[in-house]
Amino acid sequence: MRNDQESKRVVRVGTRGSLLATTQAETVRQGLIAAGLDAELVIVKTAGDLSAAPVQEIGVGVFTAALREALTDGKVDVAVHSYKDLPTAPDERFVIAAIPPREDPRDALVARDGLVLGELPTGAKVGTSAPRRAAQLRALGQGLDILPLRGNLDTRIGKVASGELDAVVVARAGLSRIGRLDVVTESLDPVQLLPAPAQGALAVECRAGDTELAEAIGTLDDPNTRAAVLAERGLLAELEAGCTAPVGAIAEVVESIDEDGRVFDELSVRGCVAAIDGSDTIRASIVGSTHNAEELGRDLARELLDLGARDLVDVTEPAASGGTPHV
Ligand SMILES: NCc1[nH]cc(CCC(=O)O)c1CC(=O)O
Repeated sequence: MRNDQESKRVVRVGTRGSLLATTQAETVRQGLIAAGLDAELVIVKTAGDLSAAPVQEIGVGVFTAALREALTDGKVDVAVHSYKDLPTAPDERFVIAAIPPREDPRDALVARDGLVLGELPTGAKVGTSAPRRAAQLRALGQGLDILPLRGNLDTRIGKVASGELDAVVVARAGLSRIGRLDVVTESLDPVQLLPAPAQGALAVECRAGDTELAEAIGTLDDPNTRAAVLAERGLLAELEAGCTAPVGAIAEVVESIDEDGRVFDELSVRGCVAAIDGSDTIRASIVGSTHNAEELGRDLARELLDLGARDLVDVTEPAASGGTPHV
């Protein structure tokens, strides 16, 4: 694509090819255009798109590594990731120049006959591949039969329509972005099912040296989302060092009132670590300043470790490219 003004740079926005990914990337492209830039989408195939194996087997970063490679190679200028798919280890080659306002981070139940979670009978077949979801669903003690599930969102919800499964659990944000909230029979309360750290949020990345572009992308940043995501990811990073069991987390900016009646913002964080067989779930929460979000998340993680998270054993196989994906 060429612009009439020869000098105007066309920013290439890299994305995976799924409907979910391109829809997400398109919102970023529109945001960049609103910020006065010219931008086009570039589809990048990732290992996660080429393989139908469980994410635990193909490893952390399957959805994001190829996008990051395209960024380093100069094939794209911006990479739009689902934040929760990014490995927690910082990568100095890139900056997350914007974390746009997040979607509702909750998990969603898509069940036959309009059923909600509590109405699913013993032995109901529920599809999900995320160890985090499986562990928390088992912990409910309803006797649900948790079965593996992969593929794009359409494929997954199709298994309920076809009668193969009684229900599936997926990220509500994903359904929202592809315009399929109509199939949701219940948005699951975090008290029952804590979402993945950073679920529903995007990471808009560019090369670390691309300062001008980073500044332009920065106009898409939402400080409250950034604070929440940094806390959730701080919690995850700290837990990864000390335990291998699945992790759920949600952080929210809440209004508080000080002694003089002044209203101020605080960050409320809830987290859990769950045994994959559903035998135990450790939960804790913390409230603190929005200005030190990552450290607040790490504090909560240390509390979870002290409460016994260290001893919860994850029975899933270690991933090929390192670590258990907490998605
Ligand atoms: N694990 C894959 C993945 N990565 C991001 C989303 C959905 C969108 C989001 O959470 O931001 C999904 C699908 C899902 O978990 O159901």
